[in-house]
Amino acid sequence: MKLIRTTNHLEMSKIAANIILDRIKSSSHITLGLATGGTPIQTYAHLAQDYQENQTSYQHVSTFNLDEYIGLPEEDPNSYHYYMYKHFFSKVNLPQDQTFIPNGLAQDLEAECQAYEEMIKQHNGIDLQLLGLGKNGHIGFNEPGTSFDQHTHIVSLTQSTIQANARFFDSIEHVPRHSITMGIGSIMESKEILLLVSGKEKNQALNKLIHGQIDEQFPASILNRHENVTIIADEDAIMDTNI
Ligand SMILES: O=P(O)(O)OC[C@H]1O[C@](O)(CO)[C@@H](O)[C@@H]1O
Repeated sequence: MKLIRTTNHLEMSKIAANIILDRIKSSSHITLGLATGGTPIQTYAHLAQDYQENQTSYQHVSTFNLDEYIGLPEEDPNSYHYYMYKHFFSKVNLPQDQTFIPNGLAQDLEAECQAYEEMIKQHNGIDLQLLGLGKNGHIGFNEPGTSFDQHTHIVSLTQSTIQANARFFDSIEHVPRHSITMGIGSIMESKEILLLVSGKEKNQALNKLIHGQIDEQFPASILNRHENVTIIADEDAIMDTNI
């Protein structure tokens, strides 16, 4: 894994956005895997700013989001549909029918998972996958203990993730308990992975990712087996680690 050290969150975000822009500009068609959470918000803001200044076209881009909560309608401000529209989709010329996010309100959630995975295959897989890192090592919503072979599936969120994400909701009781997520298997099939790690609370997770064993109890550890991963980490995340 390649590590890019940055002095702060803003620099991390600019570098990530520039890598994404480089891949978009150098492809005739590209499929991006997208993440939500607090970490990539500024990355999307830079992409939005670039669009305003340079009109970089997204007509040839398709996107697949990692995950969505089960039970939240698209218009709920905490749904990842809402998040993506707010931070990114409404800011660039990405055709709506080229954006894919799991439907957490599907009648048949198992069928939804299979259809999502099939759609990724029809797009020849993900070219560039953007990831954040959970404090417990989760990637997407793949919690500790998830099989490395899993593809898109339904998960019960751990208490640690529910607590971490409660900051976005009115109260912890409102955080959904389940989600649909691309699996570790789906993520590992991406051709290139960009992992963003920011903030002191990610110290231990980053240290474990770089120095720990590959272990299903720490989902992100599997990234050590992928041949094209770049970690972009800010100084707060690196501080107090042995990196
Ligand atoms: O960027 P954050 O908010 O720290 O979250 C880290 C990861 O956790 C998730 O929000 C899921 O809980 C992912 O979407 C994200 O990549």
